[in-house]
Amino acid sequence: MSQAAAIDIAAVTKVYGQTTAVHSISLKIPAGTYCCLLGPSGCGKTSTLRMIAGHESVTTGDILLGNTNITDLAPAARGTAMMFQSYALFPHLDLVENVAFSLKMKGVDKTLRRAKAMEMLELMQLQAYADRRPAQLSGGQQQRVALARALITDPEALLLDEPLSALDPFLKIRMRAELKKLQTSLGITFVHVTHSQEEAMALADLIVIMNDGRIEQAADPRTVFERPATAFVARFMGDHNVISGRVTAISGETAVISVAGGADFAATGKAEMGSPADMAVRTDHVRIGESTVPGFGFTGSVTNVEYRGSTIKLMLSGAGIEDFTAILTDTAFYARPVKVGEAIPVCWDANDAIILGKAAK
Ligand SMILES: Nc1ncnc2c1ncn2[C@@H]1O[C@H](COP(=O)(O)OP(=O)(O)OP(=O)(O)O)[C@@H](O)[C@H]1O
Repeated sequence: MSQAAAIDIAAVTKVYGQTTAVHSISLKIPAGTYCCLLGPSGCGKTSTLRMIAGHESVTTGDILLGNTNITDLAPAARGTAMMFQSYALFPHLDLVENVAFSLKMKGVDKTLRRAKAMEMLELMQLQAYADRRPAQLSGGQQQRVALARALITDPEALLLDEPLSALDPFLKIRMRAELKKLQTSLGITFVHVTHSQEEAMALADLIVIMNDGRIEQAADPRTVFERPATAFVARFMGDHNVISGRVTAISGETAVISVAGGADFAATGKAEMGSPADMAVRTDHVRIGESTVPGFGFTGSVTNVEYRGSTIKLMLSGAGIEDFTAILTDTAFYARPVKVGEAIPVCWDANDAIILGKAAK
């Protein structure tokens, strides 16, 4: 097996005709990291992955794998391997031949390449299916063949383009756990493209959130969840209320953000007097029914109540905020049930209100 290698993306831009898909991004992925590139459709995550793989040229900038500049190397010469969303298996070849394919292309002797393919099929617990064709396998098994085929070249980094998207919801969760186990046991660097926040949170050591060809935040899942860097990240991850206003006072690390036609709220972080600013309040840290401290709550009108089993989602409006979400435990909600149309105080602790940074442009 190969050693893991770090990936260094240095000021990489990708232009297709009139479209700049990736705007001078820089990112260091340490060796042995499970990295997820996360973002909405069209944000540039697949282009970034394909540039690392060598399936797409880099317009400007450099990509390093370990100490080697791989920017202009052919895909097979890079030390990376790619697993495609559709698995791209050959329907007319059996599993051994599918898995051994890249070794055949490299001119590896038949006995040796079949032995190596069997070893990879064993790693994926598919040895019993060695002489089947892809169509005779389930979706999860096909995915494991695709993984075996990518790993047979002993890559230093495995690149996965939406590897779970073809699977049904149950299989998706099972294969997710298998991917994580595989990465941990191989110890190589994984870069996995996904548009699912949940998938990225479950798998990644490093989540890279992209928007419009730029990186909004690159951090571990807990930091992304607790300290979203920008309003885009807070909204995209979906666990925060984003309140927009203007900075009207600053005292030390705390600023007052005044919502147009609404209330004043206090939040911690970097602020510039007089400028527009966004702040975030975690939806699951909001409390209801307690008297509010000015700056850390408001009286809102309940616009929707959604039962979710262990939690209840309340939507409220008030103090110049249109859509404010409170996720309450069922215990907290049923201790004081509320109905649509009711006006109730909502509040949060001072350390749950953070000022969000501006997106890089
Ligand atoms: N071959 C191409 N030619 C022209 N434009 C392209 C090409 N590939 C991608 N783009 C454009 O580049 C931008 C980024 O695309 P990319 O596929 O990298 O995004 P993505 O985040 O992976 O999206 P998705 O989740 O939908 O796959 C988009 O605006 C897309 O339309």
